[in-house]
Amino acid sequence: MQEREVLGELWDVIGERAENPSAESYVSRILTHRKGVDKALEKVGEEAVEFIIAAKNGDDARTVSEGADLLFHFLLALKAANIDLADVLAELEERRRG
Ligand SMILES: N=c1c2ncn([C@@H]3O[C@H](COP(=O)(O)OP(=O)(O)OP(=O)(O)O)[C@@H](O)[C@H]3O)c2ncn1[C@@H]1O[C@H](COP(=O)(O)O)[C@@H](O)[C@H]1O
Repeated sequence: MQEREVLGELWDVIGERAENPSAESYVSRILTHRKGVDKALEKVGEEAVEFIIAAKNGDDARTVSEGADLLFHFLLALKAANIDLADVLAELEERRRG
């Protein structure tokens, strides 16, 4: 699967969980947390630190794994903050075009 498809599919699943929360869903648990958006933001912070440590240690497998955790929780934080992934991607595209 292409990178953009993976991101798009995951973003769609996060959107579905936001619309139809369920107790078994990790995404739902974060998005309906009593701390509100702060919970997703905390997770981004934690995962960013874990990613930095893995990369600094030159542990490639762990860097990939922590990178995935970071990207996933970044998407959750965007959703929790009511920001559309498309707007972030459009901003990057605008910068790329210069
Ligand atoms: N990509 C992920 C993904 N990556 C990580 N995680 C979860 O994120 C959590 C990571 O938290 P930590 O590493 O900090 O471990 P933890 O101590 O259990 O976390 P906390 O107790 O602090 O919440 C774990 O519970 C993982 O299961 C994910 N959970 C879900 N997804 C995707 O989201 C989709 C929907 O998931 P559900 O909402 O659970 O159906 C799944 O099909 C996946 O594609």
